[in-house]
Amino acid sequence: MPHVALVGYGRFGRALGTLLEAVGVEHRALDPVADIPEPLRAHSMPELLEGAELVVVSVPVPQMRDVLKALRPFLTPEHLVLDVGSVKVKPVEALTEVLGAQVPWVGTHPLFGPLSLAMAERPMRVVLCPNPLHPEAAPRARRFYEALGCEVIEQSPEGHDQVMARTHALTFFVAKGMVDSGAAADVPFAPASFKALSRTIETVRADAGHLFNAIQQENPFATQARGRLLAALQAIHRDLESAPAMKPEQARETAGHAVPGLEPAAPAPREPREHIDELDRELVELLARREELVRRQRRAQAPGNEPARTEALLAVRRAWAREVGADAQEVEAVFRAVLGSGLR
Ligand SMILES: O=C(O)C(=O)C[C@]1(C(=O)O)C=C[C@@H](O)C=C1
Repeated sequence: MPHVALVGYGRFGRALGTLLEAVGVEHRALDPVADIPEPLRAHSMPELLEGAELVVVSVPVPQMRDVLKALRPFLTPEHLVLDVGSVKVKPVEALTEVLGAQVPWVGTHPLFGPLSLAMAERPMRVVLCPNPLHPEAAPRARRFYEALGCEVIEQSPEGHDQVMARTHALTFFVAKGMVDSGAAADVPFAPASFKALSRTIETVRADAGHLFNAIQQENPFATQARGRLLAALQAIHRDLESAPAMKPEQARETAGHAVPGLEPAAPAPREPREHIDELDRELVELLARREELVRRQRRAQAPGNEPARTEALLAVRRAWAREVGADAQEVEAVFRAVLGSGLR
């Protein structure tokens, strides 16, 4: 595996460093402000780039052009430069302008971040935008990401940003609207439908602001996507305001009909068997994530008193089982099997 130079050691740079370490890829990092552990720290650009094959630029999107300009004098045609920004049109413009045909580069967007990496969420997907100036760069970047365990999707920068405008930008927009309007603050309970949004709300709250700004301001398609969403929300709001209140007998007649302004798209109810399959699939995915987290824990900490630790762990799981009304002995047996298998 190539030696990797990380330019920028913020939230994403640090998380990528952990991933590189997990697969044994040698790396070094340079960042004027972040705290970098001494063995990984480079003190200058020449030191950072010495022996590096891959240069990963992990800085806020608005700083990309200036950082590339500062790096440019030290780069050679043997390097491969990747950016990891959440948008692609503007970073690719900066890469074209500053590195051009002289230094190989490719725009990439890992669709995961520190939160999902810390939880060992899978799959890890990366969008890669091949460019005609360096046709050999995309296959090299693909090999790098695949060696880290990522699935790679190829897209044009415009295609990427259009999809992100309708997904990433709108999700963050709605979540921030809920935070700023106080809608999501300190609620004592919430329905299942809200839980899907709550993770994004947490990401928006934890964000230093530059991720939100990059997703919204640096994506040329985001303004239009937000405008469309706002217009649709206003139309739904107007319909709801102007619809006459229903009498109980009308409510029965219209049950299953469209709510004003909404498409009737209720999914057909599914058989319990299908739900069981889905749950089992999730269990398998959770076991894979558990295995990965245990591996990380082992690397970080030498094994202590294993039998005592196992008994304490099982006692906690039995208590959890009782809390949710499951059979504590059955649950213990499952965990004994997990702990006794290779999945631990
Ligand atoms: O998982 C995380 O920690 C993230 O920061 C998540 C997240 C996202 O919004 O899903 C944030 C920005 C990246 O471009 C991709 C992933």
